[in-house]
Amino acid sequence: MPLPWRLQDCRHGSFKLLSQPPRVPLRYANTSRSKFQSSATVGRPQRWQSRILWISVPVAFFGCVAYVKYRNWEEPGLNPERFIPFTLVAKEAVSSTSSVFTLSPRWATTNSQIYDQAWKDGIWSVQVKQPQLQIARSYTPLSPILNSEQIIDSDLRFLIRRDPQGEVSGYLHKLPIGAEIELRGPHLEYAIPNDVDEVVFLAGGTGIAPALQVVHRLIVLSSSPGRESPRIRILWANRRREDALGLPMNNLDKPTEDNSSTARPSLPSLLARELTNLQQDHQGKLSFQYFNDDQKSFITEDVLAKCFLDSTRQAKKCPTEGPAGRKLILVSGPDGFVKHYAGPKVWQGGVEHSGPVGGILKRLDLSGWEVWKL
Ligand SMILES: Cc1cc2nc3c(=O)[nH]c(=O)nc-3n(C[C@H](O)[C@H](O)[C@H](O)COP(=O)(O)OP(=O)(O)OC[C@H]3O[C@@H](n4cnc5c(N)ncnc54)[C@H](O)[C@@H]3O)c2cc1C
Repeated sequence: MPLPWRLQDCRHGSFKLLSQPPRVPLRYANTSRSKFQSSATVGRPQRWQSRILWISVPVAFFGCVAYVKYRNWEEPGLNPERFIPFTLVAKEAVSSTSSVFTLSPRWATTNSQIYDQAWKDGIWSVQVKQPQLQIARSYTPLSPILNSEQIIDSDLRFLIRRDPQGEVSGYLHKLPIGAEIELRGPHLEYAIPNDVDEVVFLAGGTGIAPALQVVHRLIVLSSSPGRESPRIRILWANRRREDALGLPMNNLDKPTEDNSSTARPSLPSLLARELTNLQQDHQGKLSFQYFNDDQKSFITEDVLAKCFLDSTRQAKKCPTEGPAGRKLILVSGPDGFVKHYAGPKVWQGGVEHSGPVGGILKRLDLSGWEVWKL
């Protein structure tokens, strides 16, 4: 049946309605209609279906390959150049001002190779971003807990002190579990040499974290094959006794008016138990001494002189086999702490350097010892 009207192309690109279809001889019209009907209704759908199938299979395959590649590209591990998202999975208060933060990478990337290299290289840190202010601060990963099922090797732990006015530490302490925290690193702060015989580490407050990295690198991972583990003495000073994570004090411990139950955590923190275990596992190689301002116990010049005298006696009593290795004094803590014991760090070309030895260490006879300020 003929259509009542049809569209026909006009010269100026518009269309006009026609009341009659254009005249086509019936013979051709019938022939073309019958051809069109047969291919459109019977043959063409089948051909198109098989074509779609043949096209969609390889497209889906290459799409999957591209997706996997894209995911790998999008999920790099910890990176010194750009910030990578982690999730805050645990936060344990270890004193009224400090907590141990456990961060897990948000992407399922394994960072173990990056961490392994950083642990082998020496003392390292990462930067944490405060996204609202777009500023970053450095924090020192705590050494991994060995043989622990709680800690996954891709997690990082930090001991972070909340500075009352601090922009980043204050921000971090307010974050809830599950929050995103962006990290950039690792950044090598000090390359630990392989030929170390002895380390004296003066740590102030959270400066204990790099001290534990030294223990991990030189004793737990061992310095170098065939070389005896070095002796490490850590002298750890805190403002308050409670900052020492509930650890049992050494012979410098003295009773004070501030020995209230609130000033002393009732249970030692996980970190405190780790320190105790480390000391027990490496007796004779590793020792800790704790000092607290609020108990009037300080790392005095006399304490240091005695420490170095003990070291000389010990070295004479049990000399290490083979060529003598290095003797290191590492100082880490707030600027005032570092300055008091070893003199101030210096800025050169926009970078902070250890600088010449000053402070108490300069007054002691320390020939044969290298001093590094962190
Ligand atoms: C290599 C490295 C590793 C570190 N590792 C750790 C670690 O493991 N754990 C840890 O807790 N810390 C660590 N720190 C310290 C840490 O990076 C931060 O410096 C610390 O957390 C304070 O940062 P913040 O942003 O909270 O404080 P900021 O906002 O930087 O403030 C610091 C202090 O300066 C004062 N201040 C700020 N601006 C001014 C101003 N304009 N005038 C006067 N005073 C001002 C504030 O009141 C505050 O008391 C490390 C530092 C370095 C360099």
